[in-house]
Amino acid sequence: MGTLTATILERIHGGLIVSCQALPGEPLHGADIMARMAAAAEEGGAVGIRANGAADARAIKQAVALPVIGIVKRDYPGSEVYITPTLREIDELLEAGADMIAFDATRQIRPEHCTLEQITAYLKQAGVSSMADISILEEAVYAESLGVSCVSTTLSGYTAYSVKQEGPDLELLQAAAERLSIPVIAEGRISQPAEVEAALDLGAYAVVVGSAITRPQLITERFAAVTRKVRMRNNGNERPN
Ligand SMILES: CC(=O)N[C@H](C=O)[C@@H](O)[C@H](O)[C@H](O)COP(=O)(O)O
Repeated sequence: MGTLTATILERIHGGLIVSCQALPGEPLHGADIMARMAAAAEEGGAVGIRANGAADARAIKQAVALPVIGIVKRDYPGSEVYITPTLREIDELLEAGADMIAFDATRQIRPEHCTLEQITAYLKQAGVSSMADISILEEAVYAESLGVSCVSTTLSGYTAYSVKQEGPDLELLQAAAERLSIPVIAEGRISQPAEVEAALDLGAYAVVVGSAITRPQLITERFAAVTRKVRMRNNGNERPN
């Protein structure tokens, strides 16, 4: 492991990484807004930021002193892989100065005939730290064998063959943490502080939280759903005079 990777891993160890992402069409989309979101996360005690797109990664790098884990989400026709799918997205993130690059490390078909092995070799050659986003244990084991810096449970529930559940996949996290020698990050559907604690207790090296902190439209929905439920309950209880 290079000293750069060791330093980044040391900085995020045991801490909270906040994923600051708003896609085109989301109310908070825009690099300037994501940079402010990242500054707020830093103020709140985050140890790292996960960001989507070169423009956001660049703006966030300027706004905070934290390591930035960059991804580029890009849809290619006919491919299920959308998180940093090809070498092109890696180049964009390298240019933006991302400290670590995360990518889909599943064995699904990638666009442009690109392979997972090419992606990991390219990252290694570039000397940049890497985070393999996995959905099942086998993918974590294979990613480790390809020499990635760490793995993250990001894609559990988002591939056709992984378990679908409402909360985080703590089982996968624990199994991967027990099996692998590299750091395993907990990511995906963590929405309560107690789940952060559970993940760390089960061996998570660090924990990524996104939507529950940085997607206010989804946070609002959770509260608004309660008001609808109560309204329905009260209406149901109303007796005709
Ligand atoms: C599956 C996928 O595309 N995950 C993306 C990966 O970067 C993001 O949309 C998530 O927000 C991130 O993983 C954090 O997860 P959550 O928002 O559930 O805390």
